[in-house]
Order: sequence, then C-alpha cells, then structure tokens
Amino acid sequence: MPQHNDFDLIVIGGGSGGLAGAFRAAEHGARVALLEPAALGGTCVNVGCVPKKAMWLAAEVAGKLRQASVLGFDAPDCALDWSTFIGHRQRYIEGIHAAYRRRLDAAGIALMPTRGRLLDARRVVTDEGLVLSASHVLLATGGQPVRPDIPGAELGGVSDDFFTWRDAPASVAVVGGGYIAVELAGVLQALGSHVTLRVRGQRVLDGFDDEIAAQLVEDYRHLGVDCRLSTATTAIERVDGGLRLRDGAGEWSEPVDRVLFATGRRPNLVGLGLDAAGIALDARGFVPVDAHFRTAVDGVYAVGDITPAPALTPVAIAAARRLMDRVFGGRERAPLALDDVPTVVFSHPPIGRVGLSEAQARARFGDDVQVLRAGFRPMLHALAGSPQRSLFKIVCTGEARRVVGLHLLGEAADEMLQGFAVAMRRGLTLDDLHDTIAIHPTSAEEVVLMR
Ligand SMILES: Cc1cc2nc3c(=O)[nH]c(=O)nc-3n(C[C@H](O)[C@H](O)[C@H](O)COP(=O)(O)OP(=O)(O)OC[C@H]3O[C@@H](n4cnc5c(N)ncnc54)[C@H](O)[C@@H]3O)c2cc1C
Ligand SMILES: NC(=O)c1ccc[n+]([C@@H]2O[C@H](COP(=O)([O-])OP(=O)(O)OC[C@H]3O[C@@H](n4cnc5c(N)ncnc54)[C@H](O)[C@@H]3O)[C@@H](O)[C@H]2O)c1
Repeated sequence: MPQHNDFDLIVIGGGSGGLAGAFRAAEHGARVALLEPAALGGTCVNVGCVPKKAMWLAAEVAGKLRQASVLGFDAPDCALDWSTFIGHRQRYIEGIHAAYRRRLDAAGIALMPTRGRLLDARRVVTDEGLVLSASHVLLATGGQPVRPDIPGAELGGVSDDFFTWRDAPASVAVVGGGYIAVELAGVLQALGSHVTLRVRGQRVLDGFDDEIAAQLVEDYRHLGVDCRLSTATTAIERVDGGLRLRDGAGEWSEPVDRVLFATGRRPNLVGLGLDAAGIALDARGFVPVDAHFRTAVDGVYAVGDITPAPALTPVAIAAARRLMDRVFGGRERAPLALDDVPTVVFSHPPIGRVGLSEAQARARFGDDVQVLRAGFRPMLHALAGSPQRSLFKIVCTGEARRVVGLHLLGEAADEMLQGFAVAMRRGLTLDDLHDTIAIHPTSAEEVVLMR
C-alpha cells in the first residue's frame, strides 16, 4: 500500500470539531491532513445549525408579517416562496464552504475528500487505500439522525431530509420532543403547515426547566401547533389521503402529508477502525474521553458528537482548540467547563438556558435554592393582542445568592443570553443583577428587575 508519513496530525471528519482542530494545530506549526468525504463544515453548516437558523429566520419574518396586518399595516397574507428562500440559504452556505477552502489552503492543510479508517493508533487508511501516518489522530466524525424501529418508519423523513424539502406540506406530524422536534415544528407551523407535535414523554425538552418547557407548549398551542404529549408513535402506514400514525393505545391519527422524525442522533463510528486502535465505546455508544478529550489510547483524541459532551457546535470547537493548544502549542489549559454551557433552542419564541434548572438545583442544593420568575407579555405581542407570553427564571443558591441557573423564554432570548453567561462564569449573584440599572423598555430588563 502507498504510504504518506509527512503529518503531525490526521483529522478524521471536517465538521465543527475537525475543522477547528485542524486550523488550530496548523497555527501552532503542525503539518495537518484533514479527511472529509462530504461537504466541508459537517452537520452544522450543511444540515444543522446554519440551514436551521435560516429557516427559523424565515419563520420569524412570517410571524412578524402576520402581526403587521393586525397592527394596521397593509401587509397582504403572503406565503413564502421556498425556492427563492432556499436559493438564498444555499448561497450563504456555499460562501461558508468557499471560505473554509481558502483558509485551509492558506494554512497549508492537506484536505483529502475521502473517508478515513484507523489501522492502529498512528495510521489511517483512506477509501482509496492510501496509508497516512502521524503521531496524533483526531477523531471528529459527528453523528446522524436515527429513525425509531417501528413498522413504516421508512415512510417518514429525518432532519437531513427536511433540508431537501422545497415546500411546506399542508400537514405534518413531527415525532420527538427534543431540540430538533421543537425547532422544526415551530418553523413549519410559522411557514404555513398544520403541525402535530407527537411527544412520547409528558413534556418537551428533557433537562430544560419544567416551567419553561410547559410555557413553550402553551405558546405553541396559541400558534396552532397541535402538541400531543404522552403520545408514543408505534407504527406508520400509507392510506388514502396521506400517512397515518398509530399511538401506544392502538389509535390511528388523521392522515397527514408528511412525517418527520426528530428522535435523536447516533455517532458515526461504523467502519472507523476503533477496534484496530484499541478504543472501546461506552455504554451509550460514545467514544469515552478524559477532561482533555484524550481517548484511552495515547495520541488519539476525540471531540464533538462522538463523545459524551453536549452535542453543540461551540462545544466541539472549544474542545478541539484547547486540545490542540495543549498538544502542539505547549499550553497547559484548564479542562473545558461543561457545567455552564449556554444553549438556545430556536423555538418560537426562543429559549435561552445556562446552568441548572430549578429541579436540578434542588437536587444538588436541597432547600438552599431561591427561585425568581417573571411572566409577561412582550410589548409587540400585547400591542397585537397576541396571547404569547414570555417566562424568565433565575435560580440562585447560598447566602451570597449566586446565580446557578438562568432560563429565558421569549422574544430575543437567543441574543440576550450570551452576556449573562459570561457574568455567570464570573460568579454572578442576585445582588449584582439588582445593582445593575435596567434598560427600559426592553424584555431584558426583567432579568435585573426580578424580585
Ligand atoms: C438539525 C440540527 C440543528 C442543529 N442546530 C444547532 C444549533 O443551533 N447550535 C448548535 O450549537 N448545535 C446545533 N446542532 C448540533 C451541531 O450541528 C453538532 O453538535 C456539531 O455539528 C457536531 O460537530 P462534529 O464536529 O462532532 O461533527 P459534524 O459537524 O457532524 O462533522 C462530522 C464530519 O465527519 C465526516 N465523517 C464521518 N465519518 C467519516 C470518516 N470515516 N472519515 C472522514 N470523515 C468522516 C462527516 O461527513 C461530517 O462532515 C444541530 C444539529 C442538527 C442535526
Ligand atoms: N439549537 C441547538 O443548539 C440545537 C438544535 C438541534 C440539535 N441540537 C443538538 O443535537 C442533539 C440532537 O437533537 P435531537 O432533537 O435529535 O435529539 P434529542 O436527544 O434532543 O431529542 C430526541 C427526542 O426524541 C425522543 N425520542 C427518542 N426515541 C423516540 C421514539 N422512538 N419515539 C418517540 N420519541 C422518541 C426523545 O424522547 C427526545 O424527546 C441535541 O441534543 C442538541 O445537543 C442543538
């Protein structure tokens, strides 16, 4: 087999984590090979954060247009021309691809459009049979959506399919209750579909604050989403008029035009040669790593959605950069703090969350927990007579009333959260918030005015 031994680092996977690791290692002078058989940017750029956010923005515009006519604007009832919008969306994504290619060239990183498989801890073979060797290997192969194992599952699509859709179906059943289910249900409803959200459990967004999750369901119902909680989906079949879904009690739904599964994701590890390198998976099927994202095998590292860390792009990027600073930059950096990762659900309205939910705080600190909440109608919704409500919550603990959780459901929560997340990392207390002068009239002022 042909051999190529000129690299310090081989990166397998050119998504969020792999690209960040390759660029940072090259900045430190490492000779880097990056293997990516598909589009640069991985899930986030091609079938995740970026096209999702574009659709969310379109949905926000649709919501504003609806409010505009209520408020007295001569705004006609206009539907989105998906082809035009998708043209803009994909052009934006192509711009990101081009920027990555330019940066890879400039950094002298060898991009190989192929899959990689570990032969051992130092050698990787490509689909074409070229063997590469390096003293370090970074695994960053991400994940893919899973369909549940039920009869008729092949009749439904997954999030990757959603990004190929060219119109809004008249009716759609979204199965799942996590980030993707909630986000895509909101987008489709705003863009004109009649959406049924079928959630197996009693609530949406496990791990988020209970009251915030309940308020979102209420807001979604006002928008017209038919939220069915405690509704398992056990089969799908094609009938006259579309697809129907069976629940746990054996009842069939009314037919819908399309079904979208948002029932979780699984790491891309098949055919990666982990056995050959001596890497075993954990009980949930992830690659186990230590606090510095080192696997059990010296010189082999893993970041992103193949690890148990939160499956978020900034987490994959931060992990990869820190790792490369240690390995090639000689910089001893503290482990990545994964307790207070800020995150936003791009629902309508969005949810921002950093730190512990009320239930998590009570489980950790017992009675020593204080909760403040503000429920209100944002001004634009009040003016337009819309019943949509915002809910903000602060969770604090201890004599100093340190803020350990901040939960924002409402307009602009997505843009509000980042600054508060910085303050929380610096030990924000309730007194700090109360000492800060409010910005009036905004929704954000509710955070410093909460008593
Ligand atoms: C619909 C959706 C919306 C999302 N929205 C957000 C959001 O708003 N904010 C957020 O922070 N996160 C979001 N995420 C999560 C985010 O996209 C992921 O956490 C992130 O992309 C993970 O990065 P990664 O580097 O682990 O993997 P990926 O970005 O998935 O990249 C992995 C790459 O590895 C390649 N690959 C696989 N096997 C091989 C192999 N054997 N050899 C070579 N290459 C290989 C793949 O082709 C892929 O390009 C979203 C995800 C989805 C699905
Ligand atoms: N805004 C963001 O940052 C963002 C957006 C999308 C995704 N993500 C990341 O991607 C990850 C994956 O998202 P996801 O929504 O696919 O997964 P998830 O784990 O968040 O949610 C999966 C949902 O599917 C349900 N489910 C699983 N099997 C089912 C079945 N057989 N029938 C019915 N329901 C079933 C689960 O109960 C859960 O509600 C997220 O956890 C998140 O880390 C982030």
